[in-house]
Amino acid sequence: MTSKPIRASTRTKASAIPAPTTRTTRRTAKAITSDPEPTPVAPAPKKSTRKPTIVKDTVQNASAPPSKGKAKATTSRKTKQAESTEREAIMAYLRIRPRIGEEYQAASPYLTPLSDTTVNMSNPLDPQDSRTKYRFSSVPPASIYTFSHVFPPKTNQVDFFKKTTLPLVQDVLEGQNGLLFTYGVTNSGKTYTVQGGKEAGTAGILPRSLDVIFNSIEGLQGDGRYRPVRLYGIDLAEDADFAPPIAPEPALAEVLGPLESLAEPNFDIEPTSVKVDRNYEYNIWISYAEVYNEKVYDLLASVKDDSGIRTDTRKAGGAKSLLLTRQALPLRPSPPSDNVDSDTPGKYIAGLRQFRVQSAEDAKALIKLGQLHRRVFGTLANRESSRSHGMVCIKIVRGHKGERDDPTSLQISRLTLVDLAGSERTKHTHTTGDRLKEAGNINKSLMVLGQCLEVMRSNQRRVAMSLSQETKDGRMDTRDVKKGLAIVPFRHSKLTEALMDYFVGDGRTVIIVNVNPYDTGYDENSHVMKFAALAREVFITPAPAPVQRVPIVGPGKTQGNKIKQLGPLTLKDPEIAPYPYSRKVHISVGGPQTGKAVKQAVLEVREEDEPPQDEDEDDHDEDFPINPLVDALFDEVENLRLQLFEAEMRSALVEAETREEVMREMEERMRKMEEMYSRRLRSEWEQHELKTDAKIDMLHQSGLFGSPVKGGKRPVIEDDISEEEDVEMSLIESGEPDSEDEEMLTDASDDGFIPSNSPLAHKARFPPRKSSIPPQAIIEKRPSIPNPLPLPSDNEDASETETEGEDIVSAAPSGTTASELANDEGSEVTDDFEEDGEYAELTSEGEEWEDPPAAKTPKAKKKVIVSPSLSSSPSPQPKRRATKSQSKATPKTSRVSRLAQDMDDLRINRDDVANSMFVPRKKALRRSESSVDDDDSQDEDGAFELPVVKKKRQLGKRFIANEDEINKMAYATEKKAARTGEIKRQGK
Ligand SMILES: Nc1ncnc2c1ncn2[C@@H]1O[C@H](COP(=O)(O)OP(=O)(O)OP(=O)(O)O)[C@@H](O)[C@H]1O
Repeated sequence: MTSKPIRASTRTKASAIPAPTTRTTRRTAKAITSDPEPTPVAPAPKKSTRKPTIVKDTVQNASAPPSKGKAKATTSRKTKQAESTEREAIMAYLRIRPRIGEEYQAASPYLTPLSDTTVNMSNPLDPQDSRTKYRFSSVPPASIYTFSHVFPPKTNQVDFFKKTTLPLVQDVLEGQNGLLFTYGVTNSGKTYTVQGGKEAGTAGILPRSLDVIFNSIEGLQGDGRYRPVRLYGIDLAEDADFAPPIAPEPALAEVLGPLESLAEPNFDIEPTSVKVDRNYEYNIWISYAEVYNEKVYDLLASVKDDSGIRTDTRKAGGAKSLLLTRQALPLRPSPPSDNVDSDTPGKYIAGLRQFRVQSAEDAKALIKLGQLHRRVFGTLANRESSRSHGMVCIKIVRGHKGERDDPTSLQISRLTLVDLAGSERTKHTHTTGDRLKEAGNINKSLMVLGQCLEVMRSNQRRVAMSLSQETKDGRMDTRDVKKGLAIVPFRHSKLTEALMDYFVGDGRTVIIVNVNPYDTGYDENSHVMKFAALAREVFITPAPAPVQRVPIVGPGKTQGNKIKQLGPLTLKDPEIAPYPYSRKVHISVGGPQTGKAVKQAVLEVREEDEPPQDEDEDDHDEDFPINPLVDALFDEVENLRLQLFEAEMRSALVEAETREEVMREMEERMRKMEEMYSRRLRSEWEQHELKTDAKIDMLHQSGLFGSPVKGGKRPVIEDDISEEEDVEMSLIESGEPDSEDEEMLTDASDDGFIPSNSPLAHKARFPPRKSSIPPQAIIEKRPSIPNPLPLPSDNEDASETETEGEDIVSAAPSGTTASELANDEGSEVTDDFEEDGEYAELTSEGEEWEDPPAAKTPKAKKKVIVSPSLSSSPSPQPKRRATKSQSKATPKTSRVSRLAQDMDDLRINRDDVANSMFVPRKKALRRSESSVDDDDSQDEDGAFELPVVKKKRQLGKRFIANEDEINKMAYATEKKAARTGEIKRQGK
């Protein structure tokens, strides 16, 4: 065990901490005003055996009285520290990426900035839109999110840097720690934000930060005698710390040379500088690590090939093959001896190399090398996307000029910039194998990060609530509350484990949320926004970086605290790394597209596990003991959670695919149903046609139509029968036939019908029929027209045919009353005509039709205009021309009999009928009227126009035959009847 440092020594050094600047205080005050929670007032924390990591940021407060156990000497420092370390919310900035090039041309962005701090996110609801393909139903259609600031797409890199990162740079130069990380889905602009683009003026926040730091400390750089180690430790520098690997190993360069150029021109140099305390000397150290597949690697370690370049003869074209090995680095708890005044249970990456840089150019070159290594090891196989979390840490070691030789006066502050891997889900990328594992680990670390924030928030709320309650009750003991706080699961991901000290109050934290509002993953971006919203509700208590005060006893050693450097990172020790993870990356550059010769290489990457901890190595995690069982359970929970997550993703994918399949099947079935209905209706229509033909035939056969005229010449034939206007026998929908209806009829017969109950009925070109309405007949009486020609009657023929026809309503044979006919036909005689004195309705049951009540509307009735000449025949029957008032005066009981009487009056002489013409109703009426007005009703031959006989058949609400067809039928029937009559006559 390491001996504990003497705490009393802290008193004198505390004065070295700079007072917080006005700017910092202002920002803190602002953050406090926006804090919805009451500020907790609590005593200083006491060390517990297993300390919840939330303790510090929840209970530390300016008004907290010092605990009994603390040395009195620390009071002044604590108080001073507390003054500047009030709680403040994590800052969350939103950066909206602009649309680049031709991508998503048709799409509109789903993010609309409403103000400087709010943004509206609305779900693109168009189901045809590919962006909604994987939309989760749980995602709200529209939400408003609030950020510390919203940066619209046109924000340039300079403005963005100044508003988000420059304050952190100033903090770090003043001795405070800062963390900034970019969060977002793939292709949302994270790397662009951190590192920048290739054009001039597009340098990201990282190179700009380096510029500002070096601009600010110009002339104030120290000699770099001491180097930072671990989180807060100091050690004597070694020569190697000044000789960073500035280029890849020759072997690697040969393979990667064409791919990466480290000598890219440095377009942008940020001219800004901030004010620093000029009594200090500053030394800048840089490290670059990545978390890949839940392991931490050093990106600045020398990458050495184990076998040299060799030509792999198995590969076509003799591709070069290179085996690279690297070893994962462990995370170790920061020893309390490094930082006696801090309770922060932070962890450091053991073995991570740090290099001292003396200019911004050197620093940028180092970063570029790290980026190259990052690509080599993590992302070459997937050039499109960063698959690891990159962490650049800039450490500033500053010491007072007057205490150059006293390492205990040194203060270390850190600025860590993290470029997180894309948070896309595996279901989007359909990844498998290594990629699936990679994606799973990325998601795991991001999920744990979210969980940590969530737990911190709920812990803070609990503490705040209980404190406000206890303040009311007059008690000030939060021990019970603290015991009940949930443990923040930092240790369940390497990412959160490496950054945990920031979240528990070791510096300010800034989250930059990058969103591409044209991206296909609306739901993903929605999760990202929720993450940011959650982060804004977490409060941290940033503390100034502590001052190093442990005496150094020699290089690599401090008093009682051995610093152990790991061996070379390429070390292959089967005992240490029995199961190295290995993968191959095929690199191919050049080709016809680039106009360069094709170069191929196979890069084999071997990743070895972390070295086990030495037995004699101190475990400084005593403040944060690990119960193996609890830890195993945590891991198990995490594993299960990950599995659940993956399963959910898979099931979401399957669901989306199944939905698509079902949709396709449904569409196919609908199409078939449509065809079937169409066929069925067509055949129904044909059957009705046949039946109608048969009825007309029957009429003719019975002699009611087209029978030979007794005594020779037919009395009236108005025009040629083929003239369309003169003959109409059509099927109508509502008793008001017009040309439109006829057109529809033609269309319908051409295209087939779509039934009303078909789901595609709305696609029909005409409205579907509402119900099956049986044919109904209306006998409409027209004004009588005096017919000078006596029409002979043939009662014998009529009585012969009386029982033959089924639907003979318009032409009741003489001698048969209408009521009899109605009875014969199973018909029902209504007295509707009494209402207006114009109509007598005879509703007959159709052969195949049920008679629904709704069908009894006058509109749906078949009207047959009976020749008025019949009523004006020389028959002694009284003329049927009742007025409304007269009709109403008639007792109801006599209506039926009167109707029967009327029918007798209207009895159709079959010769009359045979000589009748079918003419359009309106035209006939016009002619009839004109014939009444003047005596021109006689045609050239001296024949009078016959009154109109108009029969209209109805099938539901549709036409099922066109006028031509009816004409043809009528014509054929008449011809046939005429022939039959002649034959009969000849027979006689
Ligand atoms: N604000 C911006 N202005 C112009 N171009 C941008 C902007 N943000 C991003 N881009 C461009 O968008 C593309 C994707 O950006 P970038 O590589 O930074 O995404 P990413 O989120 O880091 O992706 P990944 O997680 O896969 O690494 C790049 O071509 C980048 O240059």
